[in-house]
Parts: sequence; C-alpha cells; structure tokens
Amino acid sequence: MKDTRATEAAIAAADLNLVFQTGDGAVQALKDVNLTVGRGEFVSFIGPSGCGKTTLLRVIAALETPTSGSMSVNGMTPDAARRARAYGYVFQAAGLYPWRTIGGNVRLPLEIMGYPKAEQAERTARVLELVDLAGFEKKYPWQLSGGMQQRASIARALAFDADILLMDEPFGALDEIVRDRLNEELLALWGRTGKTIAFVTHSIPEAVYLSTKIVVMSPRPGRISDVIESPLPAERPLEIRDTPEFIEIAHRVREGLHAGHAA
Ligand SMILES: Nc1ncnc2c1ncn2[C@@H]1O[C@H](COP(=O)(O)OP(=O)(O)OP(=O)(O)O)[C@@H](O)[C@H]1O
Repeated sequence: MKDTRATEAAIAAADLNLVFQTGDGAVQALKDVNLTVGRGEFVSFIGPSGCGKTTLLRVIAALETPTSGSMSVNGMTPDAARRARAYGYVFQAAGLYPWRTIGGNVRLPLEIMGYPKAEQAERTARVLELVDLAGFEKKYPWQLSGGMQQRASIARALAFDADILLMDEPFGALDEIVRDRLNEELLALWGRTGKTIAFVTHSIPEAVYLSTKIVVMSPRPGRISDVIESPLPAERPLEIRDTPEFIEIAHRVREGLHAGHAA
C-alpha cells in the first residue's frame, strides 16, 4: 500500500460552512473556509470573539459537523481521526476530574491507551515537569490555582503522543511571565516532536511568536481573512519579538483584524 503519510495534510478544510440553528434564527459560524495545514506546522487561529475559532477546532475534533464542505484530519474524516486518537485537545477550561489527583488526571489517557505502568509514571513526571508542576502530582485539582489547573490539562494532552495537538486559548488565563515561559516550552516541544499544533489565541504576539502559519479570522459570518506564512526562523528566542521582521508580521495580523472588523 502506498504510504501517504508524508504527503497528506494534517488538516484540510474545503469550502467548509457551518450554520447553527438557534431559537433566534440561523447563525453562520463558519463561511467558505478553505485551509491546508501541513504535517508538523504550527498554525494559530486569531480573531475577535465569536469569529468561529473554537467552532473550527471543534470541527477538526469531530465535536461539530459541517453543514457543507469537508474537513479531513490526517487524511481521515474527523470521526475516524478521533477514533485513531490522532489529536490531544486542550480546552479553554481545564476540565480535570475532581476525584483524581493531578497525576491521575494526566495519566488517564495513558491508562486508556494501555501504556505500561512504568512508562505512564515516566511520561506523567516528564510532562508535569514541563509545565512546572513537578511536586504537585498527588494534589487534587481544587488544591491548585486556575492557572495551575490549566497547565495540568496541557500536560494531560502532551502525555499521550498524538501527532496533532489542538489547543483552544490554553494560556489565556495565565499571567504574562508564566505565559512567556510556556510559549517557549511549547515551541521547544514542537521542535523536538514535530507535532502539528493548531492553536487558538486572542494575542497577536503569541500568534506571531509561535506560528509557522497565522490564520486571521473575521466575524459575522466567521471567515478566514488572511493566511500568513511566517518567515521567522524555527529557532525563536523570546527577544525575537523586538526584531523588525516580527513587528512587521504583527502589523499585518493587526491590519487583517481591523479589516475584518470594519467589514
Ligand atoms: N452550539 C452553538 N449553538 C449556536 N450558536 C453557536 C454554538 N456554538 C457557537 N455558536 C456561535 O457561533 C459563533 C462562533 O462561536 P465560537 O465560539 O466558535 O467563536 P470564537 O471565535 O471561538 O469566540 P471566543 O474567542 O469568544 O472563544 C458565535 O456567534 C457563537 O455564538
């Protein structure tokens, strides 16, 4: 059989529309979305509240079904990709099980996937360290701050080795210093693992710092207004944010957001 893994896109949307039927009438959350994300890319979705960023991520994750058009994930339908455990999902809210410890929450997908006990422990310790929660493994979610809970939920999505990581504003609730650090760590992790990351954010610097591709969206109805292929090198110290190249891309994102808003 021909191996299509190297050539097929991680995420491909074609003429995708999604209309929600609500008590107040139809809401077009996504309109004519066409997008290809290659394997190993870091794509950010940025746009004002209500432009359909979360809905698009939910379509990728088979949590919403398009009204028309298509979405493929690793060459499969989103539903088949979900069954193949093609992605880990980090939600806006941490969504940890209150009756499990932090370690128990992070370990859960590994238990479900049948990893050997020793590897579960090793991976859990490693990802908790990565999100600066070493030593909190035996605590319960309610014993941690909201930001720490969110870091635990990131650790959970990182623990099991899906090729695609879907992240819906994972750092939105964190203070800026922690967020900078997690941005650096996420980029390092992306570099090491070659995962495809789809990341929703409201922050222009975050989108520009992290991404190989920035998808600018505009609301009512949610459309893609610009797709920027980043010319920044893969190696990105935080200081890159002060360079003219970085500022130029940030400017283009801002223009795209304003144009979408005016429309
Ligand atoms: N289940 C639903 N039923 C009806 N309308 C919905 C549903 N989910 C989302 N919408 C609407 O679809 C549009 C897009 O919502 P979505 O949550 O995807 O936006 P967003 O860009 O992620 O916003 P935010 O940045 O605030 O999270 C909004 O107008 C929202 O009210």
